[in-house]
Amino acid sequence: MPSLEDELFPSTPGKFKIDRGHNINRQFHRCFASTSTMFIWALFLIALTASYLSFQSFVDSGNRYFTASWGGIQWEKQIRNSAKTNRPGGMSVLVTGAAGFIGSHVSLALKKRGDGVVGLDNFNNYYDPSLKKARQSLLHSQAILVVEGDLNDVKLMAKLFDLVAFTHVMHLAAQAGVRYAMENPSSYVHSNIAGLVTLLETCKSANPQPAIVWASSSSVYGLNDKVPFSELDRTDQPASLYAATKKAGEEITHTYNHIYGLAITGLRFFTVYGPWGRPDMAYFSFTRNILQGKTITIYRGKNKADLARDFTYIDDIVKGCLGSLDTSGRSTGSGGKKRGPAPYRNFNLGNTTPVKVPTLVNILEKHLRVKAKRKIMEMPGNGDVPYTHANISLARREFGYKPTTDLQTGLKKFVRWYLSYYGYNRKDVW
Ligand SMILES: O=C(O)[C@H]1O[C@H](OP(=O)(O)OP(=O)(O)OC[C@H]2O[C@@H](n3ccc(=O)[nH]c3=O)[C@H](O)[C@@H]2O)[C@H](O)[C@@H](O)[C@@H]1O
Repeated sequence: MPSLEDELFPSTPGKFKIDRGHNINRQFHRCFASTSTMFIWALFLIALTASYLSFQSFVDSGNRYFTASWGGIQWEKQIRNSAKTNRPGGMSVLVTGAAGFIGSHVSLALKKRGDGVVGLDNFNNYYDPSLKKARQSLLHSQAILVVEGDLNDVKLMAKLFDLVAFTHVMHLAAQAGVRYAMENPSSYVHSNIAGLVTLLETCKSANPQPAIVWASSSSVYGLNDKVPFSELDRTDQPASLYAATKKAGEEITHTYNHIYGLAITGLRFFTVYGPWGRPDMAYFSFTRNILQGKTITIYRGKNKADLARDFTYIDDIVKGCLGSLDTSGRSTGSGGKKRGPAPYRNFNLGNTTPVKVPTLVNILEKHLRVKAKRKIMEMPGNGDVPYTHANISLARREFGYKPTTDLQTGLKKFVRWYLSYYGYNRKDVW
C-alpha cells in the first residue's frame, strides 16, 4: 500500500499514464484539467498543513496543561495556607528542591518550629522519583505543599511571589553529583546556572525582596590542598563541571547582591548523608550493593592513598541551614531597585573530621552485619577530589554552628531508616 507521502509526491516514473494525443482541444482540456488538478492538490496541501499545525498546537497546549500541575483557586489557597506562619515573627520560606534530601529535612524543621513553608521541586529522574514522591507525602502529612514545577518556569516563579510575600528563600534545588556531570553536562547548566538566575531575577523583582540562603558545595575548593578548607582559601580551581557551576553560582549571587541589594548566604555543604538520603551517593549505593551481595568499587588516589571525606550528618546540616536563615539579614531593595548594601556571606558546613572511604565501608558492614565484596580501583579522572575537610569557625562564630553527630552514629541512623524503607532483600531498589 502506498504511503501518504507517495500519494502526494509520486516519484515513480509511469505512475501517471501520459496521453500522447495532440489535438488542441484535448490539449486545452488537459491543460485546464491539470491546472484544476494542481489547484485541488494545492488546496489539499494547504488544508493538510493547516490541520497539522492546529494538531501541533493542540498537542503543545495539552503538554502545557499536563506539565503545569499548578494553578487554580484551590491551588492558590493551598499555597497561602502552606506559607502561613504559626509563631510570632515567623518566616515564610520558599524551599526549592523541597522533595530532595536536604530540602525535605529543612522544610520539616522549619514547619515544626512554626515557620510557613512552600516547597518547589521538578521531580526529575536523576534518581528514583518515587523516593522524592515519598518525601513529598511526608511533607504533605505536615501540611507542607510541594509544588511540582521547574525553577526555569518564569511564570510559575512570579506566581508564587504574587501569592506569598516570602521573607526567605532556601534554595536547595540543583543538579547534584560530581561524576554525573561528565554524562549530562547540560543538566548542570539548566539547574545550577539558568535556574539560579531565574530564581534571582524573580527575587530581585519581588516586593519585598526575600533574603536568600542557597546550596553551594565543598567542591568549590577543587584542587585546593591547604587543609582544613577555609572560606578564605582559593576556589578558582574546580575539578568538575558540577563544582564549576557551584562556583559560578557564588559569583552570580554576588552580582545580584551587589546590583539589587539581595541578602545572600551560600552554604558549602560537605558530603551530607543520612536518612531519606540521595541514592546516587557512595554511602547509599554501597549499602544497597552490600545488601544485594554485589561488589562495590572503592576508589583510591595517587600513590595508593585512600580518599577521605568530611561526611556531615543531615541533622547538623539542618541546624546550619536554620542558623543561616535566622541570621541572613534583610535584602534592601524592592521591585528591582537597590536601596542600600545587603549582607553577602559564604559558610562551610562540614563535620571537621574527615573519614577514609574504606572506613565508611567498615562502619556500614558493622551496622548491616554483612561483609562487603570490595574492588579497589584507581580514582578515575572524572571530577573527584582526594579529600575534603571543613574549617567551620566562621559558621560557629556567626550562628553557633556545631556539628554533634559522628559517622558511626549517623550511619547507624541511616541504616535503620534504609532497612525500614526498603527492607533487607529488595532487589528492585534503584
Ligand atoms: O561535599 C560536596 O560538595 C559534595 O558531596 C557529594 O560528593 P562526594 O563527596 O563526591 O560524595 P560521594 O559521591 O558520596 O562520594 C564519596 C566518596 O566515595 C568515593 N566513591 C564514590 C563512589 C564509588 O562507587 N566509589 C567510591 O569510592 C568518592 O570517590 C568519594 O571519595 C555530593 O554528591 C555532592 O552533590 C556534594 O556537593
